[in-house]
Amino acid sequence: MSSVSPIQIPGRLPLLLTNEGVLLPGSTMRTSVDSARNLQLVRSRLLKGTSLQSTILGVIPNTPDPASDAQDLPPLHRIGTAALAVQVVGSNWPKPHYTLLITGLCRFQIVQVLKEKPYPVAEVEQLDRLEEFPNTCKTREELGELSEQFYKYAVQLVEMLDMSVPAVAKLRRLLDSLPREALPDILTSIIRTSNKEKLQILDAVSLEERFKMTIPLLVRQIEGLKLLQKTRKHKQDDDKRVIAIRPIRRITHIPGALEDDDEDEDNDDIVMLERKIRTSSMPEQAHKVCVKEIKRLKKMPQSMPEYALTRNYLELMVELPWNKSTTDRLDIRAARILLDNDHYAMEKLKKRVLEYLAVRQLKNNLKGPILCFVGPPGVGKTSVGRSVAKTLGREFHRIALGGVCDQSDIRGHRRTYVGSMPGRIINGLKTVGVNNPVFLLDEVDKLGKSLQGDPAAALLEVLDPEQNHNFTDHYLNVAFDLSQVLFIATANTTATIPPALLDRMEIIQVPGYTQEEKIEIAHRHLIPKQLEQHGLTPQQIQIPQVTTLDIITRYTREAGVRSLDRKFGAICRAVAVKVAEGQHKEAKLDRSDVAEGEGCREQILEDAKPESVSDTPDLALPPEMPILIDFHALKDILGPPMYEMEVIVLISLLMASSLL
Ligand SMILES: Nc1ncnc2c1ncn2[C@@H]1O[C@H](COP(=O)(O)OP(=O)(O)OP(=O)(O)O)[C@@H](O)[C@H]1O
Repeated sequence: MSSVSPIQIPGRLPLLLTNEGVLLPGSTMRTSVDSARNLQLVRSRLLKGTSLQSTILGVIPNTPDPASDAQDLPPLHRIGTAALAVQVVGSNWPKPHYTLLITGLCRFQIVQVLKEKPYPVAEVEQLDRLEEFPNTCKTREELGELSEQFYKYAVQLVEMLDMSVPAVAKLRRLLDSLPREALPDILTSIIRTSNKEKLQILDAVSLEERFKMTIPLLVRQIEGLKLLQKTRKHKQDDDKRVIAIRPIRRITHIPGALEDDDEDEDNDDIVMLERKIRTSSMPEQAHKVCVKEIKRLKKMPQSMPEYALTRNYLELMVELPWNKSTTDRLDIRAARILLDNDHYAMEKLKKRVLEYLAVRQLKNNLKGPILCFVGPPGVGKTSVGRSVAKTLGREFHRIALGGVCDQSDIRGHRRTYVGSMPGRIINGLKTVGVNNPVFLLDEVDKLGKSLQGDPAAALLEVLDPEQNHNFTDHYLNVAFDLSQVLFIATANTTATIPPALLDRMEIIQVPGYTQEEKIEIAHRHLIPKQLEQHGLTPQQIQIPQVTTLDIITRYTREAGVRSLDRKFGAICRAVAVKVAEGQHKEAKLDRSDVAEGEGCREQILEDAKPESVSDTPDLALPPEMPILIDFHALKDILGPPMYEMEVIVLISLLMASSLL
């Protein structure tokens, strides 16, 4: 006999009418409250009442409550669940609405409705016993075989689930500790059942009937799970087969054939990534981080946003050239020839660069100052940097610093940051794929400053030979050795370079060019380069030195040669059009030749007149080669001279002022 008396629910209960789900004893459910009667109940019993008794409600399922409390109470479902309101959340705006968290205690049946307004209250009869300390042995005896059968199915079902999930393990323990008569209600609310089935279980007041009704539901769920596991196993077998035959399929890939599942590919990629980490020559510290991250990645569901982040991180880590470098070609004589071939004049600059390279040749691992070329735009600072890389046989990478005002541009964002990326230094290393490139830090004088930190301060660490072997990008979070990188900086002026940065660099001034130097540069470098870029040959275009001088004096006003270079580009484009049209006309003439004979062609050639570059009558003959760019052609292509006009305006202004 049980030594404890059963717990009684109050004889009168306020009724909460629900229509959404069915609350069974022993289970918990959330229900929304928006009808007038239910709102009243919540306000006066739950929000005002403070006793435990006031939080006990009678939940009547399957009963739609009319929108207005003026309407009659609908017919009530006979059996309900006495419930404890555990939580009330909600607001009064824009209209009153609450959500209740309720836990089912036991069944009751309505004896009679005592009042209907403002919310219904009924006299109820408790149907289930609620014992404080259930005596499971006694219950087992009473229920006999039916309960035993139910228990076995319940255990079978739970053991088919993933026991590593804490909630499943807890449920398994509960099966042994809970009174048997509570199990049908609890399991019905856990397994996949319809509201109608739940309602039938609620209405099954006799325990025997309840067990009988729940067993088929358990069996149905077990069969469903078995089927699911079977299909999963098939799929896994298929997956294994796909992985096994994948190398063959890759070789015999048929265009248009179905691609493998994304998921399979991802798993494959992770295996590859792991292999790359194992075989990569990264330092021990970086290797440790990668091993830790890949372990995390394997446990992560692919749908997690962190999955993609970790994968990108690991891909960058294996791609970085931790130990990969090019061998330097340090031949000073060859370097001198190459620099001379690429650049005219700039004697001082070339001399200093050669000295620098010579010292490097004698003493490897030179921890010398960073060279910084300072001069007006277009004097060839960037292009000398490129030549230095070429002479050394190193990779070249330009990092444009103009306008950079965030220090994470240099040092990267921490990985916790949304959209985090490595900085430009690490990105550059990934691009070139070696750890000893020439990095040209272009326009260091145009670095900005902002609330996001001072990029110049970050550059100090990069450029300091004492520190940069341990450069830590925020994104990588492990040190990368930058001591093999050759940094060269360029600037237009030293005035705006932060003093600490300036202190780490050796300034080499690159002055502007004289007219004579510009003419030489144009004819030795700029014109041949432009001809090549436009597919022209010296047999097709001729630019005399006087024309170059005209362009320099009348069309450009600069210390460097960038504008001059652009003007040659414009001339080459115009000539390219003429040449292409000429080829077309020649082809036409050849055809008319065949039709009308030699005599006719001679006649046409006799009539031919010399033409200017701009004038293109359709019937005209192909232009004479090479096309000469004289002053008139220049005017046709580039328009009237810009600076001559300015001078005229200036003179006329001066004259006007002297007259006044
Ligand atoms: N001495 C030279 N010999 C041959 N080519 C030159 C010389 N000086 C400049 N150039 C050419 O002029 C063009 C512009 O040069 P570059 O881009 O290196 O100028 P820059 O000084 O770096 O300009 P900025 O300060 O605007 O970056 C390039 O095509 C370069 O080859």
